[in-house]
Amino acid sequence: MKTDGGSDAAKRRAGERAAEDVEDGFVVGLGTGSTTAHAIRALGRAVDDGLEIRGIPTSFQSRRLALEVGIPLTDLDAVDGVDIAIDGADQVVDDSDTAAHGALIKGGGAAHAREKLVDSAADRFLVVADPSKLTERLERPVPVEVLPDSHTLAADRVRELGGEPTLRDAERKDGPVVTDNGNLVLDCAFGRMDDPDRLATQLSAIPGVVEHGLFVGLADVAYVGREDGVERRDY
Ligand SMILES: O=C[C@H](O)[C@H](O)[C@H](O)COP(=O)(O)O
Repeated sequence: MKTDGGSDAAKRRAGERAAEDVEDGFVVGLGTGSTTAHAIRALGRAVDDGLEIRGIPTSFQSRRLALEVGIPLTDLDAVDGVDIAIDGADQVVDDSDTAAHGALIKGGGAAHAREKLVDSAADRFLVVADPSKLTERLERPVPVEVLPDSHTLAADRVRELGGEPTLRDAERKDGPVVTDNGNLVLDCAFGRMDDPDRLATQLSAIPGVVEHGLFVGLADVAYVGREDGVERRDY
């Protein structure tokens, strides 16, 4: 369920711009995905140059990359707070006439449960994206992480809410994707979402749902990489 499109140059500009907001002494939430990976690499270079930070990874993948580039790591239990989080998105509402402006769909890489923990703990949550992620209304399927035992029941409840759930299949493994937390993912198509906040509340209320990929009212800033620069949105 990864999004494609969006040039790597645009992703790199967004990621590197967000990394510039990280200051000495910061605890930094390290999101997951191809756009955030550019921010993590930029932070690794800054650490090489003397920047002192501690990172909190949001997935196996971001932890591995952070270790590779030399960012010292910690976890949520070991810090008083998170100064800043940098994370990507699969869709970003870009319409200041709607209350959903800045709402996100995340979880294309099935990392949204830990991402929501870390991103919501941060004083500032910076979204990094390329223009292909911007949309007037969210409409991609919403990733919903569920306990394995609950996936049939949870799928029924999603249908009652008007969604069409699909158990996410693994690639190069028979059977479903298993998240870093040992759970399964239902990709739930609701079509165009005019009220993602309401849907977020309804999905959270389903027994067995660990976390869903609707991030409403969490982002503070989006850096959108273009071919020739970076646009900033403040929410
Ligand atoms: O689970 C994955 C995350 O939510 C990613 O941040 C999201 O899928 C965006 O990834 P990318 O920057 O690779 O498009």
